[in-house]
This record gives sequence, structure tokens and C-alpha cells, in this order.
Amino acid sequence: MTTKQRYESAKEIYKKIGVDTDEAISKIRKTSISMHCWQGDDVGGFEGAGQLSGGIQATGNYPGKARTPEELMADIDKALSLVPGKHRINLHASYAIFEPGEKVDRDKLEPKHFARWVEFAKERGLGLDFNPTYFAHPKAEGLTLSSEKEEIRKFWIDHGKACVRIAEYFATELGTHCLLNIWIPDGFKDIPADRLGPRARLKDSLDQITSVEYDKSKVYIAVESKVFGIGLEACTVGSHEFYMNYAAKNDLLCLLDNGHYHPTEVVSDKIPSMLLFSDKLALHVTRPIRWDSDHVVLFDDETKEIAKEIVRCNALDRVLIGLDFFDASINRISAWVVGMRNMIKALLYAALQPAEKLAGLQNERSFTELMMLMEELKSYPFGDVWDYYCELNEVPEREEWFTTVSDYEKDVLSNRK
Ligand SMILES: C[C@H](O)[C@H](O)[C@@H](O)C(=O)CO
Ligand SMILES: [Mn+2]
Repeated sequence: MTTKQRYESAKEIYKKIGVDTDEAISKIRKTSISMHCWQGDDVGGFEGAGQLSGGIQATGNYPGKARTPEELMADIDKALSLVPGKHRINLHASYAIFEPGEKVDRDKLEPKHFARWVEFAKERGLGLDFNPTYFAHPKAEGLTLSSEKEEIRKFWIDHGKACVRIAEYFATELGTHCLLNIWIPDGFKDIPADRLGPRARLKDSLDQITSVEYDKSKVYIAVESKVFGIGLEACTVGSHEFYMNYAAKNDLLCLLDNGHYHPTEVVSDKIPSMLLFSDKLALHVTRPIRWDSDHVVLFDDETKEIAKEIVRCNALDRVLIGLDFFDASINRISAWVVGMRNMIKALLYAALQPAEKLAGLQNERSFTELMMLMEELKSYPFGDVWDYYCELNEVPEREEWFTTVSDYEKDVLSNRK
């Protein structure tokens, strides 16, 4: 049977429970995921700044990591060629590209330092998202935006302001919004004596950064909370409560990273609540194993549940989905492709759920039938719809894409010594 024939048969099966597979496909085809550049080089960036810091870690030393802008761009191209749909690239400020002998510090970054990324994105019709980089820098060894040292705090405020200008440049040049996400590693290893002071300083720093004049229809500023980091176990300054209130009060977006909460808390459950009170919401989809370990996104229960909530809330255009993982122990391009395909797969899977029927069963309190149907749906012929989705988007079906990655590893990555 051809892929199309298998799809036609699956379509009939889904139709019986009131699901229109064509409609589901066209809904998901319009959705873009922001692919994070930092999986390509273990969050290294191009500053040669040295060690990753801020309580995050990329572990492993699989050969072939990108060392230059050219290599990273080529790797991104290779990964995206295996992912169905049109997507976005998420950059960190540490990926600025300088002319030889031109390097400036992070507080002095300008749009021109990202001109090559804009050119790259334009040529491919991609959008760009952006993040100030508040780690892996000599001035980020203690606190950053919440620092008690005014000179340090000013440096990072200026960095934030510079990034707002760069984000606006991206949006203007590319004709699509730019999500500017602020995450800082500030926190304490052990019980702090003052939890208020650092948070008051963070609040003031954010006020200063967002006082820069920018077009709110082009730049969406988001704030990303975190419960703890390595070496920051007792307290993080940018906690969930802090940012949820700050974003609500200042009309910014919250960014929820599903590695940043207590292990029994799930982001999927937070999505509908956030959407009731905010027009837009941003996500970092990742996979925490025992801690915020940033493993590659799988087609697992929580990824599916996150996707289901987005689709059920009819919020594909209100939730800005980005990925955030960095696994240095496997082929980095394969990591990207697996994570991206799984996120899209989860969205398509969600769009194939008979949402109204299931909600109806809940509302009439038919929990026995609800459980039965939710379980039976798991063995519906989703794979046939997914294969057809890949065929429509002209990317390899099933595991066929891996040959391309293996060849690239042999021909290109293995030469990076
Ligand atoms: C590199 C990212 O900005 C970083 O992972 C941040 O988003 C985060 O999740 C930190 O734990
Ligand atoms: Mn994150």
C-alpha cells in the first residue's frame, strides 16, 4: 500500500469518531516551532567565553559539534531539511557574529552583529527569536539583573536593552514577530537571608530594560522562571510567582519551561489557566530527567499532553512553542530532528483527538467511557497520518531521515577535529 492509501484508510477510521484528518493536517501545517540554535554546539556560542555557567550543563562529547557560524548554519539547514513544515530559529545573544578584530562586550551588542543571521533567515523564509545571554560570562559569576553591585547590574540591564533593539531589528527585517525571552540564572545555593532585596532589584532591572521604546506588535518580551539550578538549589530570584505577577502587571508574556518546576508539577496543566488571563504564552519544551537535564524531546506523555492542551484551547496562534534541550552525548543534528519531529507529531496527534466528544463525556460525568475512549485512541492509526504529513511536506517518512544524518556525520561532522 502507498502512503496515500494508508492515509485514506486511516481517514475513514478517524471519520467514524468525528475527526476530520484533512482539517487536522491543515491546522498543524500553519504552526511554526522555534528551533533553538544552542543544541548545535552545546550552548557554546561564538564569543569563545569558555565554560557554560548559570546552573545549566550540556554533558557528553559526541564528535562533530559546530565551531563556527558557517558550521552551525549548515547543521541547522541539514536538520530543518528533515523536519516537516516551516519553522523559526531561536538565537542567544552569545551567537553574535563579529567582523575579524571587532568584538564588543554584551552590553554593546548591536543589530549589525546579527546581520548574517538575518541574511540566513531571510534566504530561507524563517523567523528569528532571541534571548539575552545572562550566563557564561565573567560578570555572571554571581547575580546578574538582581546583583547588589550596581555596576554589574547596569552592565546586564544594558545588555537587556541592547537585545530589545536587536529583537526589533529581527522583526522588522523579517516581517514576523520576534519573541525576546529573558532568563537569568540568579539564585542562591543555600538559604538566603534576604529574598526580597534581590527580587526588588530584578523588578527594577526589568522595568529599565522594558522602558526602551519598542514596537509591541513586533517584539514580544517574555520572562522565564525556574525553581532551581545546579549550585542554586535554595532559591532562584526569578521564581514562577515573581514572573507570573511581573508579566501580568506589565503586559509581557510568561515563558513556561517544562524542566523548571517541581517534578510532580506539569506545564500541560498550567496552559489553560495561563491562557484564560493572557493573550499569549510562550513555552520551552524540553525533557527533564530527575532534574532540569534538558534531554531531547520525545513523543512522550507530557509532550502529548502539552500539545493536547494547546489544541483543545484552540490556541495554536497564541502559544509560541520553542524547544530547549542540549544533549552533547549523541549526534546533535539527530537530536534536533528527533525533538522537532516529536513536537510536530504531538501537535498532529492532538489535532486528531475528538476533543468535543471527550469533553462531552467529561461534562456528563461518563468517566468510565471517557477512560475507555482515551485509551482506545492510543492505538488508532496515527502513524499513517503522520507518514502522509511527512510526504505532503516532502521530508523523509519514518526512520528514512536517519540515512541523511549518518551520511552527513561521515562526510562533514567527522572532519571536525
Ligand atoms: C539556553 C537557554 O536559554 C536556557 O536553557 C534557559 O532557557 C533555561 O531553560 C535554563 O534552565
Ligand atoms: Mn528554557
